[in-house]
Amino acid sequence: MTAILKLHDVGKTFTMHLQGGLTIPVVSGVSLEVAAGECVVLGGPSGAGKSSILKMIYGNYRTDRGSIRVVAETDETVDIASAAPRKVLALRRTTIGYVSQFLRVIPRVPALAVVAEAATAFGIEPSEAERRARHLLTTLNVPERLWSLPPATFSGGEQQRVNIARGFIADHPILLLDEPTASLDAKNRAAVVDLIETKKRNGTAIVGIFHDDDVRERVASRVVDVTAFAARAA
Ligand SMILES: Nc1ncnc2c1ncn2[C@@H]1O[C@H](COP(=O)(O)OP(=O)(O)OP(=O)(O)O)[C@@H](O)[C@H]1O
Repeated sequence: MTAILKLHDVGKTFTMHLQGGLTIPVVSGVSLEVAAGECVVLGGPSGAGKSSILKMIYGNYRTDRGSIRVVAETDETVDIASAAPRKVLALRRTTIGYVSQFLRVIPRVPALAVVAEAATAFGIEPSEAERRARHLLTTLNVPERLWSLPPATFSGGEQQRVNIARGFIADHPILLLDEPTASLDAKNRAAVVDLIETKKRNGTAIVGIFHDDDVRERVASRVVDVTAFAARAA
């Protein structure tokens, strides 16, 4: 299988400008490949650098060294580590989806529209986007009485399920999952596992962080231990 995401010799050090330029080396020499239909799970203890790697792939954190090559929808290969911000934004629209741990709540927008908007932004017709949003909210057990309300007052778990529906509604070839099941009960964790399995069957390349051992075992094609890439202070 051809990799659609390829990290080569990636390194990251944070520089704390307000702390006299203190440097915090996080990872170095990160090399990994993810093919269509694979779910690569990043493992390792808290602080090892798992989220930082995901954020570099999404272009949220600047990469200090190495390359992060993505085969875009147009079949061109883009190196996120060196791409212009405009290019990174285009890739997020067409190629890379991201589910963070928390929903960024938009005031006054109802849950159904919050979810459907992620599909229309991807280019899906509004009627199909609404159909998918209804289906996902049902699958994730978000009660229909909540769909017309803005998620600001929802419980943590309800907000997270709206967030997951938003992240899974489009058909990005690459999906990044940062602890999507952290605040969910067993029934909803199982629903998310099913959604991940469907994405894998449809050929999505997934990189995820899961603290729940059971979820990790069920979805992982491979686990990559991030401690192998621990960076040392210079
Ligand atoms: N924006 C930032 N500025 C400074 N340091 C940061 C920043 N983001 C992360 N770090 C540091 O980088 C290290 C790795 O953090 P990261 O969140 O990537 O770890 P993690 O393996 O995902 O941890 P956890 O499992 O607890 O979420 C930590 O020491 C953290 O303090």
